[in-house]
Order: sequence, then C-alpha cells, then structure tokens
Amino acid sequence: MKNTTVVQSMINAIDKPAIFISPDYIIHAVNQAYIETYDTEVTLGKSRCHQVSHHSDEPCDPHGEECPLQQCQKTTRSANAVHIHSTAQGKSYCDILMKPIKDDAGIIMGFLEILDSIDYASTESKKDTMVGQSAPFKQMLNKINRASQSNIAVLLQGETGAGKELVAKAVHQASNRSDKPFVVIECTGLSESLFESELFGFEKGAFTGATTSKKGLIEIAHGGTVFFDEIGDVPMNMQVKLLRLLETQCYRAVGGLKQKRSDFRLVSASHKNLLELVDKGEFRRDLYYRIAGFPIYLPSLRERQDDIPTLINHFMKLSDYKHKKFSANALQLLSSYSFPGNIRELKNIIEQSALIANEDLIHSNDLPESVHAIESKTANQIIPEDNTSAVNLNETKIMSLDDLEAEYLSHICQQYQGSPAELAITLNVSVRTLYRKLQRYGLKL
Ligand SMILES: Nc1ncnc2c1ncn2[C@@H]1O[C@H](COP(=O)(O)OP(=O)(O)OP(=O)(O)O)[C@@H](O)[C@H]1O
Repeated sequence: MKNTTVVQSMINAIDKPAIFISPDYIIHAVNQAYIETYDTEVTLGKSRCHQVSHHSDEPCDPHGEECPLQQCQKTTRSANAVHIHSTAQGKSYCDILMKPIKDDAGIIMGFLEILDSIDYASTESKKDTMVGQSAPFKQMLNKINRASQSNIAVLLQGETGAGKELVAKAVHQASNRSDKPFVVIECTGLSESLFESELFGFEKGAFTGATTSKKGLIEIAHGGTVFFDEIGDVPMNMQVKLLRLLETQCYRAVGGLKQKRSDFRLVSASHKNLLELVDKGEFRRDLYYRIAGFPIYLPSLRERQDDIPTLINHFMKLSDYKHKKFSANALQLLSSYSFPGNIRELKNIIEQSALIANEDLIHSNDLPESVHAIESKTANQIIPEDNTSAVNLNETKIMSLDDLEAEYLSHICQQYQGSPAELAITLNVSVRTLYRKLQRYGLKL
C-alpha cells in the first residue's frame, strides 16, 4: 500500500471510528475510535474488516447484509449500509459510509470506511429504542439515518401502529436538532380556529376567553422538529395556511400584528395514501410535494415477521410479567397472525395474555379471541350471532373495507357501555386512532 502515512494521518483526523481498507477487505489504517469500539485486535495489513465487525471469516453479503465495499466497487461512488456489528458493548446497529479514495490518475487506491453508531435502534430489548433485526427494518433504519443528516422534509407512510411516531422521534434524535424540542401536532379533528390558535398561539383579548396570551406549538418548536401526525386529515381550507407556514416558516399569532418566524424541521406522517388523496382532489398537490421531500415507508408487522420473537421478548421485559413465558404453541399462533394493528396490537396482546395467564407459561388459550380467529376462520360471521346488524360474508355483496369498518364501528357505538380507552385496547388501536375513525365515519360513542 502506497502513501500509508498520509492515509493514516487522514484516518486519525476523523472523530468517528474509521478504517482504510483495500478491495480484499484488509485493513491498512485504523483510528483510535475504531480500536476502542471493537473487542477484536486489529493487525494492520492482515485483519479483515468483517473479522473485526462481525467476528466472521466471510464478508457480510453471504449473511444477508449488503456489502457497501462491493457497491462502491461497482459504482465507483460512495455507498451506505446499516449493519449489525459485534462491538465491545455487544451487538449494535451501525451506519456505514464507504468512500472510494482515488489517486491523481483517478485509480482507486482503497476505501475509507466511517462508522456511526445508531442509538435509537437495537437488535435486542432496550428501553426507549426501536427493536428489530429484519431486512425491511434495516432498510428503514438506513433511510432514517440518511434523512436525519439533512434538513429535508420527511414523510412517513405506514399502517396504524407501525411505529410512525417512534420513527419521527428517531429522525429528530439522530439529527443535529436533538437537544431542541420535538413537538407533535395531531392533525385529526382540528377545527380551523383550533388549528390556528394551537399552531400559532394567540394574543390576550384575541377572542372571548383569551385572558392571557399563549405561545403556539410552532413557536415552542423553534430550533427543533415538528411532527405533523395524520397530515392527510388537515381539511382543504387549512391546507393553504399550512403550506404558507411551511414555505415561509412565518406566521402571525391569532389577534397579533407582528409576523413571527420559527426555524423547525418538518416530519409528517399519514396512514392514508396521500397521492391517492391528491388524485381525488382531497389533498393539495403543492402541499404534498412540500412535505414529501424524503418519503420513508414503514413496513407493517406482516412484512417483518422475523421481528415478532424479538418484539415479544422486548414487550415482556418491559411488562410487569417478566417471569412469564409464551408456550411454543402460543408463539406459533402469534407468528401466523396478521396483526392489522401492527406493533401496537402485538404489545396489547402480550400485555393482555400475560395478565390473563394463571401460570408462568402463557398458553395459546390465554391469547385473545382475535388471534384464535385465524385458526377457526372459515369464519363467515365477523360479528357475533346475536348481533342485529351482523355482516354475513356469505350473504353480503362485496363491501369496501372502509364501509365494513364503518358498519362495525356503528354497531359498536350502539351497544358499547365501557370507556373509550377500554374499547381502544380491545380494538387494538390507540385512543387517538379510535377517535379519528369515529370522526371519519361521523359516529359517536
Ligand atoms: N420497532 C419498535 N420497537 C419497539 N416498540 C415499537 C416499535 N415500533 C413501534 N413500537 C411501539 O408500538 C406502539 C405504536 O407505535 P406508534 O405510536 O409510533 O405507531 P403509529 O404508526 O404512530 O400509530 P398511529 O398511526 O395509530 O398513530 C408504541 O407503543 C411504540 O412504542
């Protein structure tokens, strides 16, 4: 290897773990941060990167991880990948940046690998982190890390309970705004007047009852990140005001004359397909392109079934029933269930069944009805027989899923005696999602 001293000086100047490697993965220069991160000794000119980071004699790609070195060789441009590394602290997520280094003649001399640990995600149960290790989960982490390094507007699209709020927090946490506020704005059910006073604040005397002035959420978020949850629910007439705010970052408090400015990073989320709403004329196209600078798709739990055992273990550890365990049958049943409510539903199912189980072993019959339904699902009757408005799938013409949901919720509204919080748990949705759905179909409990 030529210019070893120059390369070593370059590596020493990097404040993150870094190495310089040749196309055969051999490490030729290493910095102190890298040596401290891993528990394997590095011998320059001999050790290979995968031996240090994966304790493996083979490169990463045969083990299901994309090799950034190979991508770099193919394209002769920088490449990124998220890998699980064996560090001195145990297994941890790592974001890899691989850059080809060329000599004066443009010939690649080797590759610079810079590593960044990902603290907001974990392969094992860890409080306040996103847990998972499946390929779709890693792809999502890769996108979160790319997005958090810039100020680009991020749009999170995924089913209810798939973790959108957690991902929004991760984007904030991994950005250089992490020490500033993270402010959530729930867009469902905001009337025009509430929208303005919540977002922009109001001056004393602006309306009856405004006895003092109040800061808006946009002002509170200054320097940080604003998360607009369910942005698809912002009514058309308010979308114009939202667009103006996002374009200029300027606003006026209700009843105020002074123009104010707030520097915030925008993250939005929706479980609806916003482009379909644009086509139907229910969402402004210009607003869509303003918020969708960097779309991130959140896989449903069905698409990341490999993560189910890790998530079960995670939620059990966080629960009051750490000593209990699921039987093999119960685990089998859970892994074949479709989880329409995604991770939130899995969490609720675990808590419910751990509570119900009389023994330390949680059996399949401790799992809720919804999970068993898949076993006996020649199920024609989706609502119990005594139900006057039951939908019989044998007799009913095919309905849209929205109509079916509306009919079912309408039936519940007529009969249900308990609290909204209890109902939300039974339906495996958040209280917020329950209210959102009721509002959507014009229903009241
Ligand atoms: N990867 C994960 N690891 C551990 N817990 C998770 C993960 N993803 C989501 N959760 C948990 O699942 C629950 C639902 O997540 P979250 O509220 O972020 O979903 P959401 O997509 O915003 O839901 P909604 O559309 O209903 O608002 C939360 O309790 C969250 O902590």
